[in-house]
Amino acid sequence: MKFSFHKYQGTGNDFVMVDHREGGLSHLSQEQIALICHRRFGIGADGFILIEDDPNADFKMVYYNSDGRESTMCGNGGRCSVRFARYLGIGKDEHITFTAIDGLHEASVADGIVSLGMNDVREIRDSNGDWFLDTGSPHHVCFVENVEDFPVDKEGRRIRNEVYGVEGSNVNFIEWDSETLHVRTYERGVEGETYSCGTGVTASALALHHSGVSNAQNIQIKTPGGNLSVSFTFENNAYHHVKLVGPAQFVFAGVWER
Ligand SMILES: N[C@H](CCC[C@H](N)C(=O)O)C(=O)O
Repeated sequence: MKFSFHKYQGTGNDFVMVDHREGGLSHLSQEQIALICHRRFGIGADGFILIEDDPNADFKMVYYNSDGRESTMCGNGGRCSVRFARYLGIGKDEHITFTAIDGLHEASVADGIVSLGMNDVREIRDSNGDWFLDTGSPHHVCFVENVEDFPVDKEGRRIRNEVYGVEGSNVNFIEWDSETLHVRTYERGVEGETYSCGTGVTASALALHHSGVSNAQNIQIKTPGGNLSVSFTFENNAYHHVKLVGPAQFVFAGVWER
């Protein structure tokens, strides 16, 4: 198997991306994708993304976690896909659309910063005293103190398995300092902490508002991989016009041959 790939990262959440408009890789097995994402024996990434043609949008994004399984919406992967699609000459900087597993997304890009429209969120429920919501992927959100010193891997894995079982959930640990929301995320399907998680910081920002800790509707977010912002409007007891905004950058290109 031989194909060209481009590596992108969005606030440290990194992806192997392939222009799959001509097809040819639909037969990839879970083991093959996991090997491509392996940090030592492969290219190394949190996820693998295929860019395909779509009759209803500028392109389609197919997302796989680094465990090799196709998964739900990836916010940072969506932001990186927009940068890669523009490199390929797809869409326009001021407006580009793609379909993902959770439906149609609109985006724009300026100076390397991608603004990505996320789906409405109509339900945030209590989960073991924390919050649970789906922003295109399932997210558990837990307020903690001193998030920088928090045992994210250990506690994230425990909650992911004990509360959510085989299906699992991503688990976010957050701390609000009255100006910035600090977020660290244990990611399902990576089965470890990633430098940032787009659907995770989106879930964290909405949970911050839902909890009443802050009534801001444009939240500045700090993750180990960099800074993002999430804005939204809260109307009729639901979150609308949800936007995930942050940098997404090309890292390197290469050829995979096995
Ligand atoms: N690991 C997530 C999908 C990727 C989410 C994350 N990389 C993002 O930026 O949203 C899941 O299986 O639910």
